[in-house]
Amino acid sequence: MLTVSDVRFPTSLEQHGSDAMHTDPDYSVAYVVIETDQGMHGYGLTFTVGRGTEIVVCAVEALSALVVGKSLEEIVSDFRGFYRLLTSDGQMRWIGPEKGVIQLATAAVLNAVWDLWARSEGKDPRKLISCIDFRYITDALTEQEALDILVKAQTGKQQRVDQMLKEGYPAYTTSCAWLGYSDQLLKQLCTDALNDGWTKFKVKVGADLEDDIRRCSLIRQMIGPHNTLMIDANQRWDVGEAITWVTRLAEYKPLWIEEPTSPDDILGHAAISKALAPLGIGVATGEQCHNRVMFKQFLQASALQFVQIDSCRLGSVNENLAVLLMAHKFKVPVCPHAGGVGLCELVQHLILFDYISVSASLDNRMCEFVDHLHQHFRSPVVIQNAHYMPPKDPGYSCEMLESSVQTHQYPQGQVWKNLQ
Ligand SMILES: C[C@H](O)[C@@H](O)CC(=O)C(=O)O
Ligand SMILES: [Mg+2]
Repeated sequence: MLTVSDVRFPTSLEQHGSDAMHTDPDYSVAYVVIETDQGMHGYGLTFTVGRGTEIVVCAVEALSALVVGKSLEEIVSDFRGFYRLLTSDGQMRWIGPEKGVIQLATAAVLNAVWDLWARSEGKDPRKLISCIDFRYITDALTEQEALDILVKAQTGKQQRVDQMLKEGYPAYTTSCAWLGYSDQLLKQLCTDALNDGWTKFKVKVGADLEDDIRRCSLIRQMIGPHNTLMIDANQRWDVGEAITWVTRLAEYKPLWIEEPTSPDDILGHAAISKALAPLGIGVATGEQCHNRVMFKQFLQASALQFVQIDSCRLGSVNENLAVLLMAHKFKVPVCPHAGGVGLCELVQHLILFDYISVSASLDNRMCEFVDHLHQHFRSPVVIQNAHYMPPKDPGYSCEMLESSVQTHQYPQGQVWKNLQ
């Protein structure tokens, strides 16, 4: 059985999550629960920002016919085939393929399958490789190359596991500087974050240059010259505009400009990367990069210097594995997008896997953290001294509290009724 719910949180009331393009996000999810005949449960979700979640729910319902009636064994014994079944259905692929609403729905369903599977057994390199659909990427990464990467990374694996259990994976925070926050709130949150041990900060930019100059100057003064600053424009600019605007912000020494322009403009990102390289500013993108084929081209075109995988935008673990392996081959660090609802919970698994089993490196790598809505999860992320501590409970960590799902269901949950 598969059920899907439209669950929304009214974050726009306090401007949490706001940026230059998404000025009033209500952080939301299409939340999927799969129940097997044996009574086991798998939980999955995909992140949205409010209106339109009902369309993703509808897409999940359309895909559910391809899942219901199959056993977990049947699915995972040919996971690549199952991935293709979902992404290449002869009729539904027309409304993608492998992009947009249907890919978000695929992620929600497959995240639930991975959650179910993760609770039951360990996975060796060959088995993991057999989950990846290499169609459209073999010109950049072959199946054999992918396997070689995983086999090579077996060396030193236990030390990295021990290191992660002790220290955790380095994180940065986006919580201090959403675009709709006042300077006073920004200062307060930044002071708190510094006291809590944060050293890496992301600031939203892109709506008004004078505001950006003031906010970046403020935050750079507060964090000092040695802490790390990143800026995020959420696709606001044209290519030339991005170069001019970011050049004006260069004195605040951002490590990267994130999503400077349309997420589909690979050559535009390449031009921005080239122009900003002499200033020591890289280009980061990926939270709206809809599939492995796009990432392949970004990498081939040297159009990004930081790969931002997203646990719900790509086709779940299957497609994220493909991107982690390609990024490793192209020697580009992965710094995942997180935050939203449940993205931190999900992506911590992927980035720990990247360090332990793929890249074996922490150079220029960190995972985003946003301090909202974790209280709605059964196994929320644990952050210690600005590091993600490895999750201890089995599964993919996105089971929500039943009470949270009930009260936040849209539009009938109590939270929404109270707001009418
Ligand atoms: C609308 C979201 O909050 C977006 O601004 C998140 C984002 O760009 C990020 O976390 O990075
Ligand atoms: Mg972003």
